[in-house]
Amino acid sequence: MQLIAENLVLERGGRPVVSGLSLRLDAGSAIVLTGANGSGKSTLLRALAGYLKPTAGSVRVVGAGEDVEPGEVCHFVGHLDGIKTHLTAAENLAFWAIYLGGGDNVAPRVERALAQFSLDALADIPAGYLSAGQKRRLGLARLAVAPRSLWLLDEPTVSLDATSVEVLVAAINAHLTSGGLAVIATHVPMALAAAQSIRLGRVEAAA
Ligand SMILES: Nc1ncnc2c1ncn2[C@@H]1O[C@H](COP(=O)(O)OP(=O)(O)OP(=O)(O)O)[C@@H](O)[C@H]1O
Repeated sequence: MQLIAENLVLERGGRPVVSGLSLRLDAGSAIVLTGANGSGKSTLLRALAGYLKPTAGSVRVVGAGEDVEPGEVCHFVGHLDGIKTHLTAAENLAFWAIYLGGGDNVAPRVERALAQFSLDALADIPAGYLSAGQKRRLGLARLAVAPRSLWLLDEPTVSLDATSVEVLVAAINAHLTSGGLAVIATHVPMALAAAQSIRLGRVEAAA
């Protein structure tokens, strides 16, 4: 599968944020997005997921089947982690497992994700009681409950301790090794196996 964006122009609140950006991502590789606060990293990720309509240009996936949209093959893990605070960690993962990957073998998928992100001991605690880093791990654990080719991760290391960053990097590298794709916005260096880098800059509005 490939992710291809061509001549993207993205606006927020009527102002240009990304102007004329093109990228191509092949199976087994990643793009790391860097740039100052407000340079458009989250905006670009949202456009790649299909959550934000480009003012101009296009985003498409190739090789995933006819008429498949990026949103159908991606995991998007952003700042708003989508955690339901009244559900336990395990119940949150069970919801994502079904919503993102269908209803087969939900319990083992949830168990595997809990184990991978060291959440086993927290499985039955309402997610609202989890610490910031534990919530972030729970948000990231959705990557493990349903196989999806394209991971779009917005500052995924925020609130994580060093061990958890290592777990995340290992998960991303394993995903790439198995032919997955990832686009990751980050302010900190990550030891990724196969990554190109795109630095976003400020776009000046036309006078
Ligand atoms: N809904 C919105 N309405 C108006 N402006 C917005 C909206 N969302 C984002 N912006 C603006 O778009 C610009 C890009 O924001 P974006 O969140 O993509 O930046 P970023 O590079 O991800 O920043 P950070 O590193 O701080 O997370 C910012 O100037 C921001 O204020």
